[in-house]
Parts: sequence; structure tokens; C-alpha cells
Amino acid sequence: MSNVMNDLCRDSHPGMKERQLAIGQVLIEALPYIRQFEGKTFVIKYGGAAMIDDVLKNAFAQNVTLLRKVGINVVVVHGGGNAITNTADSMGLHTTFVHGKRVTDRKMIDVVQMTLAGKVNQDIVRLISGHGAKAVGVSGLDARTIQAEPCTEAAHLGLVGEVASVNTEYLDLLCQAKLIPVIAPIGFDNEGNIYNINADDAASGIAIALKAEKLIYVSDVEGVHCGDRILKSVCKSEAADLIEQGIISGGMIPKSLSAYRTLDAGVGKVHLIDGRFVHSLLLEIFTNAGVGTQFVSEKESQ
Ligand SMILES: Nc1ncnc2c1ncn2[C@@H]1O[C@H](COP(=O)(O)OP(=O)(O)O)[C@@H](O)[C@H]1O
Ligand SMILES: CC(=O)N[C@@H](CCC(=O)OP(=O)(O)O)C(=O)O
Repeated sequence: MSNVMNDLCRDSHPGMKERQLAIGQVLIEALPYIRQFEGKTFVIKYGGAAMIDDVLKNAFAQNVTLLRKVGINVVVVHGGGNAITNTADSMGLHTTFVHGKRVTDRKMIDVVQMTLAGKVNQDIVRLISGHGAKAVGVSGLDARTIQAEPCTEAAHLGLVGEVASVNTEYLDLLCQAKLIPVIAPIGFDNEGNIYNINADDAASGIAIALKAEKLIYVSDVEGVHCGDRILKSVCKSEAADLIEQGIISGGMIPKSLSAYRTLDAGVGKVHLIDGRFVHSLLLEIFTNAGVGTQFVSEKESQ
């Protein structure tokens, strides 16, 4: 027996038995969730601070690996808005956002493509693979994973698209092989035009197409704020009011709107969790506590 184990067995560390018991209880609490979710598909939108800070990046990769290892089909759709802005800045290109979406001209779409499908995507693949799962980088262009169409606000936004259809056969194949697709949110239309797709919109379209069990947005806030309160749940009409009042603004607008589209299309659960909090993903999925904000349909919230 190692010295550490010897010490533990003699209970020479005050409070150690209590700590071990607590760890055991947390692990057991996960069991019903593991049984419930085995073989189910979770789409995880990876964005915000958890994409920038090294400790958080690593924790995210560990969390995703653990989900895959307990039999959940994990599909990651990543953002990278900050990285795109940094690359654009370094090339002297000016960035403008309208209601949380980037105005995208021909020069900007090149920056989006090389940044998202290049460095950002491959960094995530490398990190996840480093923890023992096999991640596959998928540009939305690969195998027509994301067939795009111009978004409704295209007149103002340029080459910004929405998901028209998803190659679910390809993604299902990857999941069946126990691989983790890591998807960059770009797509092309029938004429071959490439579109920049907001990652929340892409994650929503993919969750709907895959009939996912859950869509989870990992972001850089505790949840949806209303003043100094974090809302445990928010329904569609409340969200519409909060948008109207400017309380939900910027990047939270596409997130909220895509959340309700996802729910309306039949995906059971849509959550927003704080990627700045290490292991928030595991806590959300495997504990009774739940964290962050759940987007719910009108009926459920009443
Ligand atoms: N009511 C709100 N509650 C929480 N965050 C909000 C709200 N309104 C606006 N935001 C902003 O939305 C941001 C999250 O959206 P975004 O920057 O697109 O994140 P991500 O990169 O994770 O997609 C938050 O950092 C916050 O600044
Ligand atoms: C149309 C549009 O806005 N596309 C986004 C795509 C990346 C993204 O959504 O990144 P986050 O999740 O980190 O915000 C952009 O160009 O920034």
C-alpha cells in the first residue's frame, strides 16, 4: 500500500473520511444520469472564456472526454468570435456586430474560414484527444456537414448564413465510431457561397437535425442576468421582453433566439452554463443541483 493510502486508512488526515464520503456520494449521484444518457446525443456549444483560459480549456476537454467515455454521443460546435476579431485586427480589417452577429464581407469570410476551421478547431481537437478521447475536426464545409442559406438579416450582414440542412449521416457515423465531432460553424449553399454562421445558430441547427437530447451553451456568464439576478429558467415571452428592454443584448440575443427555436423543434432541454466555472458541464449533467439558466417553453415556466 502506498504511503498516502496508509495515511488515509489510519485517518491521519483530519476530515479525510468525510471528504472521501462526499466524493463517493457525488460519484453515485451521477449513476442514474449515466444510465439515462447512455447512447443519447448532446450538442455542446463551446464559447466564451472557457475557450481562452488554459485551465478552463483543459477542464472542458476533460469534461467532454468523460461524457464520451460514459457512452454519451458528444457533438461539439465551437465559437471563436474573439479569435476572428483578433485576426481581423491584425490584418487591418474593421469588425462590426449587429444584434450579436458579425457583418461579413468577402475579406472577412476568408478570415472567419481560416480562423475557425483552422487554428481554433484544431486546438480543441488536440486538447480533447490529449485526454484519451478521439476528436475529429469538422469544418461545416466537410461532407456538406452544414448546408447554409443566407440569414434573414443578410441585407445588413452580408455573408452571414443560417443552417439549411445538416449531414446527419456523417455525424451519426462519427458518433457510432465513438469519435467526437468538433464542428466549425461555417457552411456553403448550392451555388458554393461560403457563409459565416453564428455558432449558437449552428449548434441549434445541428441539435435539431440530430434530435439531440440536450443542447448546452457553455459561455462566460453565470446564466441569463436580469438586473443582479441570475434566472434559473427563462421562457420565450420573458426573453422577448428582456430583449425589448435591452436587458438581454449583444451575443445573448442569438443565444436566446436559437434556444427557443431548438425547443420549438422538439429538443427536450436547452441550458446555458458558465464556462468560467471549472467542471460546470459535469455538474449540469450529472448532479441534482443543475447550474446556470434553463431555457424553457412558455408552458413549462408557468
Ligand atoms: N441578460 C444577459 N445575461 C447574460 N449575458 C448577457 C445578457 N445580455 C447580454 N449579455 C452578454 O452576452 C455575452 C454572451 O454572449 P457571447 O459573447 O456571444 O458569448 P459566447 O462567446 O459564449 O457565445 C455575455 O458575456 C454578456 O456580456
Ligand atoms: C455571424 C457571426 O457572428 N458569426 C460568429 C461565428 C463565431 C461565433 O459565433 O463565436 P462565439 O460563439 O465565440 O461568439 C462570428 O463571426 O463571430
